[in-house]
Amino acid sequence: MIVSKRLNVLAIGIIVLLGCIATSLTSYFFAKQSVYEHVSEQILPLSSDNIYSEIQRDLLQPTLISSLMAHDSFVHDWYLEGEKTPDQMVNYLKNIQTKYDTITAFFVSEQTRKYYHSSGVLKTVSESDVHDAWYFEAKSSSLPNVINIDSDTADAERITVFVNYRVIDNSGVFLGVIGVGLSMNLVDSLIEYFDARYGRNVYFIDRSGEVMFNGAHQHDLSFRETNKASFEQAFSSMVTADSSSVSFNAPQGKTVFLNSRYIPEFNWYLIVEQVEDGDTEEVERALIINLVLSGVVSLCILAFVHWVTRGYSNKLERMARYDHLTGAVNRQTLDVLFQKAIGSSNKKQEALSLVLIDIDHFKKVNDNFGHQAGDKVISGVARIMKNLLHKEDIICRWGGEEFLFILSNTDKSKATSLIKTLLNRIEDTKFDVGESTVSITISAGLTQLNTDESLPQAIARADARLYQAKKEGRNTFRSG
Ligand SMILES: Nc1nc2c(ncn2[C@@H]2O[C@H](COP(=O)(O)OP(=O)(O)OP(=O)(O)O)[C@@H](O)[C@H]2O)c(=O)[nH]1
Repeated sequence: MIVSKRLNVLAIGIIVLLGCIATSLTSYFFAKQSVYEHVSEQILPLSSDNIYSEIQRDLLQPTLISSLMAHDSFVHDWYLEGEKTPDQMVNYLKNIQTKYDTITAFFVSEQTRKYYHSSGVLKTVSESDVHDAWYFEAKSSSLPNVINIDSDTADAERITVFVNYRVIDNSGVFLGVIGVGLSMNLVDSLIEYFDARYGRNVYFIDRSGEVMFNGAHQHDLSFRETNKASFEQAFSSMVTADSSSVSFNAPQGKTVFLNSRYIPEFNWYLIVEQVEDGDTEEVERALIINLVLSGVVSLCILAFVHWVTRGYSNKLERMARYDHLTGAVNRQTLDVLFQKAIGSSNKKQEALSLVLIDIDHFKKVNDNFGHQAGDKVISGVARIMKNLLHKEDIICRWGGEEFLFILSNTDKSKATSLIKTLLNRIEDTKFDVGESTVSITISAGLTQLNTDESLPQAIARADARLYQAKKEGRNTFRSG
């Protein structure tokens, strides 16, 4: 009984604990998911937007300068006069470079194919030289200008963004390509900033997926190298759109988030990459706190359930053992208590007496004063009995208005004097039954138990004596 009660409490505890763990884990996964969504749908695209708008801002001024140069009458006149004074063009380019603080200024003439630069005439461009492909691309372009990112002809180490502006005369004849070059410094400082501040890698890849620019300091992209296959697979899904976000699981339990944005001016993809390692630290901390709280809450619930069930089961046990009206034990319990009492009296070799008591003419009390008044009298009688008997003695409510005593360490003479006292007390008591009082008497039959005698045998003898007492006038007792 106790074991199954404990098992029930334990089962409730386990169910509550499992419920709490399930709730904690669910909220953990949702929180983690929302962190991931936040990274891939907001943070990375925002970084990408910042960099792209920086690129556009950076390109605006050089494009304007190149446009001015392409429409400058000096350039047109100088060209039409047959490029007689190369120094004039070199000086013009030098002035532009100084005035606008660009890193290069150039003009390539269509008629001579000469490459004029602020530092002099560098070379003659040729269709067969791959390094000069940009010129022919600009020449055949339908747009006024083409942006090209390349190493500088004047400084091969330096990555430069060239604004190649087509020079067209008034009658629409193509005269050559003019423009300025700018460094990727600002974009580079953004790449540095995102790396230092957020640990994000920012780099550019071309349409084939090859890394074209990853900052002046050539950021460490070894993680990309070691997970090449995954990156390539991610890239293949990214190039289908101008802008997209993907993520994949890399070894060591890391998640890689990638955002790509096509930069039409460069014909490159800008990639913002973040490897998750610690992003969800707070979520994980929250999970641990949740789990600890779940454990504490489960323990509290366990203790509460245990306390409540113990209270109820004690109450139920009491109800099963004791008579509600009088507080005396009931018939079912008597048997067990009797076995204990007789075992103890045999062991100690002490006398044990049994008394049967019945209230005289009790029916009249009910008839005259009502059933509730009868109840009050019965409980009043029981109270008097309890006050008179010892703690070790057993009082059992044997029937409606019948009681049975088992008096430990009590022989017939001691029992006789006790019953006499009881008879007198009952007779002298006026039981309060609301507006009036009731006086009653009781009759009793008592017997001393023989060793190894059964309860029914002893009861039968006491009952016979009670019957005799009733028959012989009531308010008395008989023993035998
Ligand atoms: N109020 C109340 N009455 C009870 C209860 N149990 C039994 N009785 C009543 O007690 C009365 C017992 O009546 P009887 O057995 O005829 O005997 P009596 O009137 O006491 O007369 P004698 O025993 O012959 O002296 C019956 O009327 C029962 O209804 C109880 O719990 N409460």
